Amino acid sequence: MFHNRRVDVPGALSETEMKLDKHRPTHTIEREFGGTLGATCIPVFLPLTVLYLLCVCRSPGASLLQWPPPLPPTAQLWHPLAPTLLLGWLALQTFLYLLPVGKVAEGMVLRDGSRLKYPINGFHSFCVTAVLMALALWMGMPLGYLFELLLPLAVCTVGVSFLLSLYLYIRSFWAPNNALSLGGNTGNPLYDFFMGRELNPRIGSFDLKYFCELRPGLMGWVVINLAMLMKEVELRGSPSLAMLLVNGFQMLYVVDALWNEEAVLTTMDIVHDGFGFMLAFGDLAWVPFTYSLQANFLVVHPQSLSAAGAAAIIALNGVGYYIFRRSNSQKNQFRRDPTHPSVAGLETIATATGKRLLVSGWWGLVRHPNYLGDLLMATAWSLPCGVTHLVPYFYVIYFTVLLIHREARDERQCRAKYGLAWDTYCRRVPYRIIPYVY
Ligand SMILES: NC(=O)C1=CN([C@@H]2O[C@H](COP(=O)(O)OP(=O)(O)OC[C@H]3O[C@@H](n4cnc5c(N)ncnc54)[C@H](OP(=O)(O)O)[C@@H]3O)[C@@H](O)[C@H]2O)C=CC1
Ligand SMILES: CC(C)=CCC[C@@H](C)[C@H]1CC=C2C3=C(CC[C@@]21C)[C@@]1(C)CC[C@H](O)C(C)(C)[C@@H]1CC3
Repeated sequence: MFHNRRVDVPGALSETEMKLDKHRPTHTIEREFGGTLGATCIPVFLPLTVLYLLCVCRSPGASLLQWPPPLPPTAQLWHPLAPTLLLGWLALQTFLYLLPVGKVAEGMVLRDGSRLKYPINGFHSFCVTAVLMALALWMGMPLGYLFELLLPLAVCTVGVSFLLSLYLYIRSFWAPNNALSLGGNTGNPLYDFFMGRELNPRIGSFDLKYFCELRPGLMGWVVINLAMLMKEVELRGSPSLAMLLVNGFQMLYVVDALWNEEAVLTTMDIVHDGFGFMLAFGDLAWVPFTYSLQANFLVVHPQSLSAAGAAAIIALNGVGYYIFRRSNSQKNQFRRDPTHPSVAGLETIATATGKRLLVSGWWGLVRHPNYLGDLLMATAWSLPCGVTHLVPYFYVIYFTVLLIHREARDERQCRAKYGLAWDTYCRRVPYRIIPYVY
């Protein structure tokens, strides 16, 4: 159903270059994320961080500096229901992904000049999942029990991420050179396992990276949040305002991502990064279990929130969302069709690749206006949890580090792609994320 199409696009390789590229060894020299040492330590350290955060967040003190750390007895790490629920969830999302509903979009032009096709039915999948959840709740499914199952579920998800990454690493040796990513092919097995050798691994038309990026983990995050809300209802009779805000804000973020699913095809993860442990674990385990920490925290540490406080937090989330959505849509529209009336009037600079860079509108304010909006939202998601504990702010801290690092990676890639034109852009728009600050 989803086949590639060759198009003539500036920057794509010519027929002869393509033939050469197919056989050229694609060994990467540059290493990111601390090189081999980082790639060896991160797959050990991050899964342990997920389990540690889940334990800290529901411990009475909820302190990140607690010593000894609140480690659970090993029996609490396993429950026979956990693998069944996880596999059932993955099977449901796979089934919904494969349903022939919604439109089919083309991804960015690949090195060989082809474009892959992707189903745009994430929002449909979300709606069907929501109806199924509502039915299950109506029939008396004890969703709040997920609170008890969270640790074993996280353990199983980490296991699945490792297995998936191993499968991706092994199968990449059968992939042609022009299907390999430019970042994860150093020849060092640990580094390549971490970064991902293949750019767009597919089983038939089923795109593994695209599926994982937006579906099981992102929707799983919403389900976990809802389960925390149900647990609160079980414990206290009704959901708190703080819990409703956290659920509402984060659900808006996920629904927005699915509604604008096509835009994900232009992100660094899909266009540039290989599919290895970093993204497999990030998408499947890190996102649902650490992004839901605020709701998890509120179950054990209820917070009272004044109407004025809630209004201020809603306003902050609204401003953040507005900046995030408008700037992402502006760039996406410009990249898809620069002649579209909504972007045609914007000032741009030409680059040697034939692509232009926006220097007015949102992208003339700072070089990453979308990161600014995202960070404002992140703050609004933590504030309902009060200011007495650090653990609900884990997301804000991690996300700031991730975005600063991501900005630096993107900057390097853009300088390599656009050369002098990028330097001109940086002079015209000197601030990266926060106007006049950074
Ligand atoms: N919640 C989460 O955990 C995470 C959320 N995000 C969010 O995902 C979204 C996407 O982020 P990300 O993929 O990092 O990067 P961006 O969407 O910011 O994309 C960067 C790319 O945009 C293009 N670009 C940069 N400047 C310009 C310009 N002036 N004019 C036109 N094109 C330009 C370049 O690609 P090219 O020129 O090749 O088109 C560049 O490589 C963001 O909103 C971010 O906040 C990201 C990571 C994690
Ligand atoms: C610590 C660790 C292993 C990090 C891996 C990073 C990933 C968790 C993130 C990399 C880029 C992401 C994006 C989203 C979620 C987090 C990851 C996978 C995203 C899907 C969230 C929703 C947004 O609207 C988005 C679609 C723009 C976004 C894309 C990038």
